[in-house]
Amino acid sequence: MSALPSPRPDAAPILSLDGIGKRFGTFTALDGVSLDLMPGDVHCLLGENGAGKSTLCNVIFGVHQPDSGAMRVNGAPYRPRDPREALANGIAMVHQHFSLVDDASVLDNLLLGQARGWLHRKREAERVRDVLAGVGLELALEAKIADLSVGERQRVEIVKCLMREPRLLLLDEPTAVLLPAEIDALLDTCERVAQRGCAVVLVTHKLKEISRIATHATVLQSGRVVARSASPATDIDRLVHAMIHREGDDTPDDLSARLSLAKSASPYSRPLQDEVLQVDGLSARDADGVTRLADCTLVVNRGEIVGIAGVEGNGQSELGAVLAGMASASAGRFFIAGRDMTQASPRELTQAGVGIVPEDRHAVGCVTGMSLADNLLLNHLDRYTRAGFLQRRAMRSAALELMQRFDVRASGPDALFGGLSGGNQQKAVLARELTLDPLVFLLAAQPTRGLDVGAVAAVYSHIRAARDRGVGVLLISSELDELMSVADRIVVLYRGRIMGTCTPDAGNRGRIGAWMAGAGETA
Ligand SMILES: Nc1ncnc2c1ncn2[C@@H]1O[C@H](COP(=O)(O)OP(=O)(O)OP(=O)(O)O)[C@@H](O)[C@H]1O
Repeated sequence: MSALPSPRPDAAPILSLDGIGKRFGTFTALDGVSLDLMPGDVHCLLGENGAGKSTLCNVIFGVHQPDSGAMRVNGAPYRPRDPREALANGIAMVHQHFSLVDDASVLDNLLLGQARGWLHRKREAERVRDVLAGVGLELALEAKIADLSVGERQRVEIVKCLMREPRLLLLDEPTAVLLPAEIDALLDTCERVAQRGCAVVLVTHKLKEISRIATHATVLQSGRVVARSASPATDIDRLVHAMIHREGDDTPDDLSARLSLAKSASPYSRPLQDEVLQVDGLSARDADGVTRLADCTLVVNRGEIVGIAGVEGNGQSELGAVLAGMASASAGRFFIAGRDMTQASPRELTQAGVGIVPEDRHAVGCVTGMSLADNLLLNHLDRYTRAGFLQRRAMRSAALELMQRFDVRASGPDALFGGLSGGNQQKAVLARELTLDPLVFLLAAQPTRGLDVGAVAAVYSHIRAARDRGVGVLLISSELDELMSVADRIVVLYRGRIMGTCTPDAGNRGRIGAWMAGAGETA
C-alpha cells in the first residue's frame, strides 16, 4: 500500500508509538507499528480478524508488554507494566467483557474503591452526574447492574473510565453487542469526548461507524500497518481493500466477489415442503418469569434459509436458547425432522443433526482452556478415540484441514482456543457446526458478530452452500441488511410475537421495518 501520510506536524501527540512489536511465542502479533494519537482524534483501528487490533490496545493499556519499539505519552517515555500504570498516565480502556459487580448499584460500581464516607459519596455522585451530562449519557444511578441491558452496562464501564478523566480512551469493539440506538449514543459520546481534547481509539468492523465518526483510520494486516487515512469517510473503499487484499492475492473482481453478499436464491424452485424444523406455539420466560417469547409458530424447510429479524431483545435470544436445548419452553413444542425435541439436551440435538452456532460463544460454544483442534472436533471426539486414547495426529490434520477451509487463522491446531482473536474463535465454532455429519438443521444466532467484512461474506457463502445441499437454516440476526441478502424468507419478531412473514424483496423492506417497530399486521 503506497499512501502512508506522515503524522500532522502542528500538534503534539497524546500518545505516540514507534515501531511496536509483540510476539506470542514464535507468533508475531505486532510488527513495527507506528502511530500518533492527537487531541481531538477519533482514530478507528481496522483490520481482519486476528490482524492485531486488540493486541495493540492491550499493549497501549499495559496488559501486554511490547518486545520492541517505544511509546511516549505527552512526549515522555511510556512503558506501562500493568493497566494501573496506564491509568496513571491518563489512558483508559473499555474491554469487550465487562468487569462490574452485578449485585451492586450503578453508583456503587462507579465509586468502587473510591468512596470513603457519606460526604465523599455525595460529592462523587455529583461528579458522576457532571460526567454524564458532559457526554450526554443517561444512567439510573440507583439501578442494580444485574437489571441493566448490555448497552447500559457498557455505559457504566465508559463512565467509570471517564471519571478518571483520561486523555486517551481505548474502546475495543464496543458496538458489537449494542442495539442501533445504543450505537448512536455511544458514537455521540466518542465524538464529545474527542471534542474535549482527548483522543479516542475505536476498534470496529462496521463501515458505517467509520464513515460516521472517524477522523483518522489505521489498517492493520498480520500485525503491520498497511494503510492510514486522515479522511476515512471518503476513503472507505481503499481502507476495505487494504484490509482484505493480500500481496499477489487476487484481481479487483475476485476481491469484490469476496465481499459480495449479492442475493442468491435457493436452488429449489419451490419450497421442498419437507420440514426440518417445526415450531409449534412455543413460549419462553426469562429468569424473572417474564414471558419473552409468546406462542411462536414457524417452519423451516429443507434447503431454505429462514431469517429472524427484529430489534435485539424481542425474543430472538429466547427462541435461539430454546431451540439450542439451553432453555426450557414454558409452552409449545418443536420438532426436528418430525421428532419432538422440545426437552432434548444440546448433545441430543447435535446427535439428531442440529448444528448450533450460539449467540454467546463464550458461554456455550467453546472451551477456551482447550486447544483449537479440540474445539473444532468436539462433536467428533469418538471418531478420534481408539482404545480410550485420542488419536492426536489424526486430529491435528483434520483440524488443519478445517482451519484452511474456514480460514481460521491461528498459529496452528495446538493453539490455545482462548488465545485466538474473537473473530477467529467465531469462525472455528462455525466450522465445527457446519461440518456436523449429518447436518439436517442449522441454528445460527448472530453468526457474523465480531467478524470482519471479508469473513462475513465467507460465512454466508458457507451457510448458503449448506442450504444448497438441503440443510434447513434458521438465521437469527440483528443485521437486517445481511438477512435481506441471505434469507429466503423473513420472519419478524416483536415483543416475543411473530408480527409477519415475507420474502426479502426490496419492496418489502418498509413492511419489515414497520413490523420490527411493532406496527402492522400480526401473522
Ligand atoms: N495471549 C495470546 N497468546 C497467544 N496468541 C495470542 C494471544 N493474544 C492474541 N494472540 C494472537 O495474536 C493475533 C492477533 O490477535 P488480536 O486479538 O489482536 O486480533 P484482532 O485484530 O483484535 O482480531 P478480532 O477482530 O478477531 O478481534 C491472533 O492470531 C491471536 O491468535
